[in-house]
Amino acid sequence: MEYPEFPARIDHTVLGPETTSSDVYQVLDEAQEYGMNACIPHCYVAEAVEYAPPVRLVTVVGFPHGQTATETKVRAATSAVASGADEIDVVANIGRFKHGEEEAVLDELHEIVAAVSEPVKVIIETALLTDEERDRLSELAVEADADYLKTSTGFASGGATIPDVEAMSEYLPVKASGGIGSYETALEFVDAGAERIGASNGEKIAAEYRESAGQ
Ligand SMILES: O=C[C@H](O)COP(=O)(O)O
Repeated sequence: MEYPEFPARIDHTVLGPETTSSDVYQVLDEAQEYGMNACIPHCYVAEAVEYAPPVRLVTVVGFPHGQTATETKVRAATSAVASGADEIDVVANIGRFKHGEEEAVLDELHEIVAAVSEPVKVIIETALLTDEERDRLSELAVEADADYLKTSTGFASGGATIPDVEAMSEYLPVKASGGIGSYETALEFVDAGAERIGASNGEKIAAEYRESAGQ
């Protein structure tokens, strides 16, 4: 299937612990060139707004393990939005979820969603979940009024899979992420139901899309 403006689905990402402002400026340049969004560390959001005002900015909260305290996640989300973030990707507390503390997980997600008016994507780290856990955590994200589900941080043992995206897209719009390295693969995930793609290889994906579209 053809998807016009495919690059607008891509959150071109740089999130490693060694990320510098130069790395962020390069991602912003590439995002602006191809019409992608940029997913960058929280500390660089304000600089990014100054450097590339047109680029839609995504940042992460509780990343990559999801085990910062709830009040810290809430404060980080509100702070990131105040600095200029347009979307928040928050990692759910997977440890609490696996321990059966569903009310705590739900309350935390709901508090974060309620604290900002910008879209919130809940990262559930599918590589760490059974299919049943994936579906139940997706349900909790729906109950928390989240806007999207996101498969992976890119920092776990595995990333997005087609069956995960197909299942998760029954609950909420999905951002597929983690190990997506080509337009061909990104297209497979969009065909499977993903609304968005998160990738460190965003520029490569967007360039391959342009080539395939004869642009
Ligand atoms: O969306 C965020 C992920 O970190 C991207 O994963 P990746 O680095 O495997 O492309």
